[in-house]
Amino acid sequence: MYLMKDITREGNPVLRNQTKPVKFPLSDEDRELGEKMMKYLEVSQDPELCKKYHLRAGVGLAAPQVGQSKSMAAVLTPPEGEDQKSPFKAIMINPVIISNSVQRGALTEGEGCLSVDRDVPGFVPRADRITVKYQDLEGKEHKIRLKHYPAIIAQHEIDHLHGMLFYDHINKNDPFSKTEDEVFFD
Ligand SMILES: O=C(O)C[C@@H](Cc1ccccc1)[C@H](O)SCc1ccccc1
Ligand code: NI
Repeated sequence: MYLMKDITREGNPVLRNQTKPVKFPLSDEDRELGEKMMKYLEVSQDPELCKKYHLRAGVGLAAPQVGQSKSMAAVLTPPEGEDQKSPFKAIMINPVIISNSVQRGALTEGEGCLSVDRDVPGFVPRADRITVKYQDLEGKEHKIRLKHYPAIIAQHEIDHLHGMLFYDHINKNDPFSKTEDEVFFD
């Protein structure tokens, strides 16, 4: 099971590399990688286990964050909140965003990252709705539409697969700048 010591932190070049596509049929190593990343999210969202293993709660984890420069990420939206309607749980292999809404969105409290041990204040403008294509552990193709919070998480994780970190998107001159067509939500 991954612990915080296994999470790569900013400064480690693996976080800035473009990841390589994952081949199918999955090797045992790649299957285990996906399962372990999802396991981290599940354990980190259980208050007892999170404390017991000294984890930082996470709703997403990308392979570069555990030192693997492979195109794979796990997403697990927390059960509470308005996501109740559309909880999203997926190990996304070779994910590609195939369409973005013009409408932009951002979390009012900004974003954080398990690989960034500091607060970086500012809005992280992203597409409010996206269509993502990815393969699951069996290699089956999925094409899903995400909006609001799950869309933010998926974009944050897919960014990791392209060597991007959330603060790359923050406006340097005015971190909290709002343009008229953006929606902000908690
Ligand atoms: O570092 C990661 O990729 C995991 C991030 C993903 C994320 C952060 C902010 C906004 C969208 C996605 C962690 O989930 S940061 C910790 C966290 C935990 C619960 C809710 C929000 C953020
Ligand atoms: Ni991150």
